[in-house]
Amino acid sequence: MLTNTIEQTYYVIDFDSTFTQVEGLDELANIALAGNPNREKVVQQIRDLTDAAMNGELSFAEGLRQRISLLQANRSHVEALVDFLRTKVSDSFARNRAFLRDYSEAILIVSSGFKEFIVPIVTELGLKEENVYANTFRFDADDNIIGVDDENVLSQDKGKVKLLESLALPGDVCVIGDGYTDYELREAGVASRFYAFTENVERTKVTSVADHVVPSLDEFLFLNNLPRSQSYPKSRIKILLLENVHPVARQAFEEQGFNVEFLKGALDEDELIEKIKDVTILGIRSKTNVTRRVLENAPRLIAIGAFCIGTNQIDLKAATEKGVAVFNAPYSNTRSVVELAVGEMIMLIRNVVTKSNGMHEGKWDKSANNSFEVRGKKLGLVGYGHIGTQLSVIGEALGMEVYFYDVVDKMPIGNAKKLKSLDDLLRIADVVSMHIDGRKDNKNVIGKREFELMKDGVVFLNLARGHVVEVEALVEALKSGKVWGAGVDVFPYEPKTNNEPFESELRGLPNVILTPHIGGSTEEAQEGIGHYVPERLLEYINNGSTTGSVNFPEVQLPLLKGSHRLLHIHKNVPGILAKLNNIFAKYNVNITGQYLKTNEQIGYVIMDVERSYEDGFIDEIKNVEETIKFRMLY
Ligand SMILES: NC(=O)C1=CN([C@@H]2O[C@H](COP(=O)(O)OP(=O)(O)OC[C@H]3O[C@@H](n4cnc5c(N)ncnc54)[C@H](O)[C@@H]3O)[C@@H](O)[C@H]2O)C=CC1
Ligand SMILES: O=C(O)C(=O)COP(=O)(O)O
Repeated sequence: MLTNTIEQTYYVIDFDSTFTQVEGLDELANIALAGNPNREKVVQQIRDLTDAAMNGELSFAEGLRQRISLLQANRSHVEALVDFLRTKVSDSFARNRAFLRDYSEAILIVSSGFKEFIVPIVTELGLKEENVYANTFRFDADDNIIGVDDENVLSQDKGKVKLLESLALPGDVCVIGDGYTDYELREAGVASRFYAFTENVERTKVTSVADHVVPSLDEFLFLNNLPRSQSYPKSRIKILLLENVHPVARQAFEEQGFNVEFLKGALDEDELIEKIKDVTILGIRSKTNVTRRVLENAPRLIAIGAFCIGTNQIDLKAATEKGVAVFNAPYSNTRSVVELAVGEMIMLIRNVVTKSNGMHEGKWDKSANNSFEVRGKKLGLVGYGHIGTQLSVIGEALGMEVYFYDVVDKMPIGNAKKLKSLDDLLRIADVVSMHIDGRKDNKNVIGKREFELMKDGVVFLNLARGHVVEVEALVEALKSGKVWGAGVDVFPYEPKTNNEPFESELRGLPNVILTPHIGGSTEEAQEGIGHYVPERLLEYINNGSTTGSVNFPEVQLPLLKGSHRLLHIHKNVPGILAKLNNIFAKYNVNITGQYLKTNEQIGYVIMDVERSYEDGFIDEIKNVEETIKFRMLY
């Protein structure tokens, strides 16, 4: 029983779908009815009753009795339920154990669920058994559940209100819950504030009457200035994921409590400007252009994740100037591009595309004319980076002679031969395959002149970027027979979504394989990227590390323990570190770790400091003239 008589705040917390992610009774039915052919039907009936009661549409007491009679559960099922609930504690409750433990005197679990499964769960997280107010089951001699303790007010209508009235808590009471019965405490005047908790379920009928809607316990703790595991609640940090990135990416952010918006398509510049105003992290693939204008309208943006290899769609210079770190997935789809290139090369050189198209029109053309093996042919790779080198290895394994040209001096793999110029490569290759990046200077690297240099009947592949090849010149070369066949995956303009039609002069030409920019679109690659990029972004958000960033100085930082970490991004001009150190000296702040890395445009200083410092210290750091962005983690 509560003995505290000093005026204080009490936190009344609901259990089902608030403390845990699920409804205990629904899950108990699931367990008890395992193997029963009617399980799904009965569990659904129970869920409907729970929902109706939580929405205030059904008398609570009546709903509870109906649910118990449908359950057919016994004591061993309750034990199995407790094991299951241990894995279903709401993420934000699990993260804030310290608050639960340190405020355990003031926290009451008030639930119309059952003590038999609530007490073991909440006491393991530091709460007090005597502060759990809930129903209890009635069991028969064989341990079957046959009912509830009818004397308990919580088994009755308005039970929570009656209970709180009887407790007459000597202080302010605020309620956190997901159900209408939690709101009723506020309505009845036994609580002063009601926080609708939406981490697990969101009921409009409940959120519409709440004083505050809190997507996590972190948000509640933040609003009430209580001790918490997150300096700034992640539910307030908006992450915008575009272009249908793999669902594991969304999950990675949601598990940590971030507020994620997920869109299937890309956005154009104006649409993105509208959306990005309150976005902290942006996730894109190859189709969303992040221009300087977009970045100028993104005051809260700290990082961009390109869920692909290419980053030419992002104005990297502007991003760096604005202190926005950019990450990509430099090799997660390399193999997928290579496999598609190999497949296309074989199909084209073997004349399969023409034959297959003919067959669809009823033409049987069994002949070896113009069908060749790739073995012994010369494969010319333009660009010898991750993709070029992989294709080099596989080309050689197929018995091809591999040649490459790269603007950077690259070590040949296996027997591949490095050529001094693009022209040399174009003159020698039977198959020319483009694997250069999409930087602006690479516009029209292959045009009329370059096609003319190629061998007659060459096979040409572009799975790099649309603008590196002049499409009109390719069309002309295909029509004249200079190019025998082509595989094209990328285009100067690509539809933003699958609903937009594809327009190109390449449509309808024979022996041309057209694919909708799917070089990297395999389940394996997308899932790999979906894990890889969020890991980099989360390391940056949570710890400040910039490993793998394409535009920031790379720093791998130790995990933050017990100190405050100040992250200061500034223009790279001489003397900033000295200015910062002067401020530390002035305020007598003890530095426990300091790291500085610079690139041409910016400096990135990370300072771990002891947690006690005077007001004004942080403001002075932020106000250093050359500051671009400042963040603090603890
Ligand atoms: N079709 C698709 O779905 C995909 C397309 N890509 C494209 O493929 C490109 C290459 O990818 P990675 O090999 O991973 O990149 P990478 O950066 O490892 O390799 C690119 C290579 O091209 C070289 N290079 C750049 N400009 C050149 C030029 N004008 N002439 C000769 N060499 C030049 C670079 O020095 C570098 O060695 C990406 O940038 C991306 O645009 C990547 C993945 C999927
Ligand atoms: O990885 C790249 O650079 C690609 O071109 C693949 O882009 P996507 O993720 O398919 O939009």
